[in-house]
Amino acid sequence: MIAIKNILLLNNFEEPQKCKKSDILIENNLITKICNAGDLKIPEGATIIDGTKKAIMPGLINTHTHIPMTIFRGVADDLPLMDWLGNHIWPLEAKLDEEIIHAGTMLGCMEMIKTGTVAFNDMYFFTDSIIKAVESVNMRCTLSYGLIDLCDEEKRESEMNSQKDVLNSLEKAHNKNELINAAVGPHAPYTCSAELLQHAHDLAKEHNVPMNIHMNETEDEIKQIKEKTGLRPFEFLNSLGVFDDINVVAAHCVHVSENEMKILKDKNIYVSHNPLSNLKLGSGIAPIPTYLKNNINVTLGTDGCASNNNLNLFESIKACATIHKGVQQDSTVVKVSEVLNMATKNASKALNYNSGEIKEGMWADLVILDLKNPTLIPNKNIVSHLAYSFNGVVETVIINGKIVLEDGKMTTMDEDKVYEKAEEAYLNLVN
Ligand SMILES: CSC[C@H]1O[C@@H](n2cnc3c(O)ncnc32)[C@H](O)[C@@H]1O
Ligand SMILES: [Zn+2]
Repeated sequence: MIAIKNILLLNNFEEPQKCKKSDILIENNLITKICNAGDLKIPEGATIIDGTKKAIMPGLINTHTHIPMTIFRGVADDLPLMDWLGNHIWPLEAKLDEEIIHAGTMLGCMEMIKTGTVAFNDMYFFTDSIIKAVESVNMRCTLSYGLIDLCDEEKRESEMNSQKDVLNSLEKAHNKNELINAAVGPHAPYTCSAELLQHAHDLAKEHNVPMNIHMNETEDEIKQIKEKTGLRPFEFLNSLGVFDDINVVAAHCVHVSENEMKILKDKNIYVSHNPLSNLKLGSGIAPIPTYLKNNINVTLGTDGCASNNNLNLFESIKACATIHKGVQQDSTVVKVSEVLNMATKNASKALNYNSGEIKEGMWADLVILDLKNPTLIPNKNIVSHLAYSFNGVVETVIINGKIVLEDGKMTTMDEDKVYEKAEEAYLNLVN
C-alpha cells in the first residue's frame, strides 16, 4: 500500500487550472482513492510519500521502440533510412546475441523510467532475453518479434515458426507477470510478403493482441510498394485485410495520401508519431494536425536509439508540440493537452491498457516530479511545462503499484552494473 499526501495532481490536461493538491491511495496495483489533500485516512502499514512541492502525472507510454538498440546509440548518424538500415544497422544486428540484447534492454528501461516512461511498445529479436530483463525491472511492455522475410519463401517459413515460439513465450510470460504483453510485429510492407502480413494479421486476431508495424516512413518505400502492387502501402495492406478487427499501431505514417488517411480513420488505426527519428533520418514530418482534425488516434514514440538517439519521451512531446506549428505557420495547432494525451491516454487505448490517466480503479503507473527543478520554475502552469520546458528528469516512478524509481535512483537494478554491461555489450557489437 502506498499513500501519497498533499501532491499536485496533474490529471486534467484540458483544464489545467482544475489540477489541485490531493491525497492518493494505491493498493496492490491500483489507484483506489483520490481525495482532497488532508482528507485521506492513511491505512496502517502504508508507505507514505510526502508530496509537498511535488506533482504527480500519469506515466508516459512510448508506442514505438526497439529497446535493445540503446547499445547502438551513436553508431550510424546522418544517413537516410535505407542506407542506414541496409548498410549499417542490419549488418550489426547480425552480430547480436542474448547478452547484448539483455544489456541494451536494461539500459533502455533505466533511461525510460528515469525520464517518466512506464510502458513501451517494442519490436525486436531475442524476445526471451528482453522478457527476462523487463521482468527484473518491473516495467510494463508490449513486445513483438520483428518479422522480415524479404519475400523469400524459406525465410517466411522460418519467420512463421519463430513467431509461433515467441507468441508462446510471451503468453507464458504474461500468465506469470501481467506487465508483459504480446503483439505481432511484421516489420514493414517493404520487408514482408503479402503472405507474411496476412499470417501476422490472423495471429493477432486469433490471440487478441495488437499489431505493430512501420508504415509510410519514407517516399522511397511508398514508390517501391506502388511499383510492385499498383497501390500505396495502406491501400495494399487494406486490400489484404491486414487492418480488420485488430488494434494496429502504425509507426511513422509520414507520407499518407487522402485515401490512406481515410483508411486510417475507417480502420481506427493508431498512429505512432516519432518526430525525432523522422527528422534525424530525414524522412519528413508527419501531417499530425491533419490527423487530429480527422479524429485519427495519434500516439507518440521515440523509435530506437540509433535514430533518435535517446528514449526521453519528453523530448518527443516538445518536438511534437512545436514542429507542426512551424510547418503550418500556425501556433494554434497541436495543443499542450493534445500532445500530452498522445503520450498517455491515447497510447493506453492503443495497447489495451488500463492506464494513461489518474483515476480510481486504474493501474498505478505514475510519475512524481520534484517541483524544485529549474525547468519547472516558476511553479505555475506545470502542465504547460510538461510540454515545453521540462528536462524529463523525474523523481519517483511507480509501475503497477511498485516503486521502481525513488529519489532518482532505480530500486530494481544495480545502475553501475547496467552501465558496465552496456559498455561491454557495445564493444562486443562493434568489434
Ligand atoms: C525486425 S526488428 C525491428 C527492425 O526495425 C529496424 N528499425 C529500427 N528503426 C527503424 C525505422 O525507423 N524504420 C524501419 N526499421 C527500423 C531495426 O533495426 C530492426 O531491424
Ligand atoms: Zn522503428
